[in-house]
Amino acid sequence: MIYTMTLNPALDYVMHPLTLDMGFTNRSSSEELHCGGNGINISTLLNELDVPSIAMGIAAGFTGDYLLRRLQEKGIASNFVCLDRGYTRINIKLNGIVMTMVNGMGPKIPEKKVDELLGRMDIVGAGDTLVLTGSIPNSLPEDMYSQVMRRLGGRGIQFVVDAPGQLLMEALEMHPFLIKPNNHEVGRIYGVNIEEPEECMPYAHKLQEAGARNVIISCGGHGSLLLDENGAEHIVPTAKIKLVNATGAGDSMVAGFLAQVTRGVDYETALIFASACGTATAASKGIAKRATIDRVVSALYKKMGRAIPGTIAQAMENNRAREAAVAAAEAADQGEKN
Ligand SMILES: O=P(O)(O)OC[C@@]1(O)O[C@H](CO)[C@@H](O)[C@@H]1O
Repeated sequence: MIYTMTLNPALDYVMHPLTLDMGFTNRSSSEELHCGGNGINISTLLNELDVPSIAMGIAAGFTGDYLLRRLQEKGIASNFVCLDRGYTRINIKLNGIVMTMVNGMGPKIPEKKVDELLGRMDIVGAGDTLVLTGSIPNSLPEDMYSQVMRRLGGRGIQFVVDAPGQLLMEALEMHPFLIKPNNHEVGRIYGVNIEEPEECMPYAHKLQEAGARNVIISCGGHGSLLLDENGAEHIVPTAKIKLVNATGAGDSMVAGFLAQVTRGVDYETALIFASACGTATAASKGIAKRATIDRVVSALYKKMGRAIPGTIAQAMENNRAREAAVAAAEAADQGEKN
C-alpha cells in the first residue's frame, strides 16, 4: 500500500485575476477550489490511475471537514487526525500572467495530536511505501520527517521524500527510496544556478552519495532526470503544452513514477510516465485526469521518437474503452430522460 502524509493540507483557491495591481481591488475572471497539499495531490493522481493509497495527515475546522468529505466522495481512502481548534489553511493561487501564490501557515498542532498521528502511522509496514512531502507547520518540530522515518525505520518501508532544503538533507541518512527536488531546490542546496537536466546530473550524484536511492530532479519545461539506484542516468524532455496551472505538477510526477514502479515497470519508462503526469497536471485545472495524461504520454513518446511500451499502451487502450462505455451509458441515460 502507498501511504501519503500531508501534515499541512490545504484548499487551493485558484483565481484567474484580470489585473494584479497592489493596493487596488482586482477582479478575477473565474475561480476554482481544489483539495491540496502535496500528499493529497499525490493520492488524487494515484486514484486517477487506479492505484490505491491512503492519505494521512492532520485536518481542522470547516475547511478540514470539506477536504475530508471531498476525498471520500472521490473514493480516496484517508486517515486524518482532526484538531479541535483552528482550520485547515486556504492557499491562494493567483493564476495571472505570472503565477503568484500565497500559502497559509496552517493551524497550531498540539503535541498530543502529533503523538496520535505518529501512533496511527504504525499501520505502515513491510512492503509499504510512505510518501513524506510538503511543508511542516511551524508548531511541529523541523526534523519531523526524520523523526517519522527513524520511528518506522527497519520495518522494510520504502520512504519517498519530496521536501525542500534541510528537511530533505536530513532525511537522506535514512536512505529514502526516492527523492524528487526540482532544479531550483537543488540549486539552493548547493548554491548554484542550474536549469537543464544535464547541468543537474552531477548534483543528483551528490544526493545519491548522501543517501538517496533514486533521485529525480524536475526542471520545469526543460525536462527531468533520474539517477536510478543502479547508477543509470536517464533524461526525459517535456511534452509541449499550454500551461494552465502548475500547482501539483511535481506531486503528479511522484505519483506517476510510483504508480509505474509499483506495477514493476522499469525505471526509464516510469520516469517518462512521471514526466507526462506532471505535464498533464500543468495543462489542467487541478490534478490531471487520466485522459489528459494519456494524451501527453502519446505526445511525449512521439517527441522522443519512440514507441509507447506495450503495458502502457494497453492501459491507455483500456482507459479509452472504459471512457467510451461511460459516455455511451450517459448518452443512453440522457435519451431515456428526454
Ligand atoms: O505550503 P507547502 O506545504 O509548501 O505547499 C502547499 C502547496 O502549495 O503545494 C501543493 C502543490 O505541490 C499545493 O496543493 C499546496 O497549496
